[in-house]
Amino acid sequence: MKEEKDSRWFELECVPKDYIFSKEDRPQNLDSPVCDSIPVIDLAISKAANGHNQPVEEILKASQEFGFFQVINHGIPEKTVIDAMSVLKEFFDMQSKYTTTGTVPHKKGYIYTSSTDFMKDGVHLWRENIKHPCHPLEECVHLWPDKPTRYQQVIAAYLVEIQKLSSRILEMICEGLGLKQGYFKDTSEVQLLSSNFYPPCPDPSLTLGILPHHDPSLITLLYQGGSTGLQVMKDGQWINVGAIPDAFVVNVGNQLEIISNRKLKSVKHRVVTSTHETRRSIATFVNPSPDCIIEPAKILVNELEPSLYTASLYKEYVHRNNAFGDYTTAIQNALHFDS
Ligand SMILES: O=C(O)CCC(=O)C(=O)O
Ligand SMILES: [Fe+2]
Repeated sequence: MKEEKDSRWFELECVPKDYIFSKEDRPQNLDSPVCDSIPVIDLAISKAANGHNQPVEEILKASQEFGFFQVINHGIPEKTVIDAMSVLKEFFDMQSKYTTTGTVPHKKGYIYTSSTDFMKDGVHLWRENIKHPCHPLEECVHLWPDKPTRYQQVIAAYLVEIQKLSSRILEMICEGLGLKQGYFKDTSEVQLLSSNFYPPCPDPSLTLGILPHHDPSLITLLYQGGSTGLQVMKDGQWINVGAIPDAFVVNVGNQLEIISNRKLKSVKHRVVTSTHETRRSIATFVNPSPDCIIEPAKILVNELEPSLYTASLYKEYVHRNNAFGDYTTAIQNALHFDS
């Protein structure tokens, strides 16, 4: 049968066989409402009566209990975020329409993967993704997509704001853990952007948008534009992360779990699909530079609480754990492909 030229891979009435996960890996209980108890923290709240910055305690508590929280009144201008979401939407629309899967060359400076490019144990995820390094910004920006034409300018402006917000959050975490100011400066320099497009799916009980995973970052800042689908493991159950249009979702990555000597938790999460909703997200991984030594902070280690991890260079950690999947080496080498 001749394939319709303009139809996209997800415009289907049934889920194709190679998108169907095995019974054990499929999302369970999608129909039963799973409560969202992930804390929502207002960053505009001023000093509490005891002189301690109120959000510091909330951020610490959320990072200990859930490894996840959402922030509102975060100070990032709405327009910066809306522009970034819309330019990424245009980017994904262009890919779906005009490229054939599997033939997109790995451009210098970014990796686009359509749903058919990625396979885990023979099964595709219900998503498309673009990833690119963002540090140093001036050196990376020209290697990002140049279509849409405003992509580079809009995403650079977004990342400048994300950098400020992540520094602010890390300073609060620093204070909360009792570390000296600026402790995370060296471990939070390298940003990696990863944006996802999850189209509606005819049967979400069979598919996944992202497999359960931990983030290999220090922290991750995620904008999900008020859409649902992100789930976090809590006490052996998947719970939904609520849809709050103007919030950023923040999660503790593996490196912060190590530095905090597991006082803060890097928690497993995944994305499920929906029959009616399109999910778009922008994750920014805030990462150490490759030669940073990652180990528990000295002041958090004592006789009662011995070090739970041995020191390791971040790049060694990344290689050992194949932290960015098939693209681990490329991402570590800042995506300098020869072709
Ligand atoms: O798209 C999402 O919301 C999830 C992204 C995520 O977990 C990741 O990129 O590590
Ligand atoms: Fe993640």
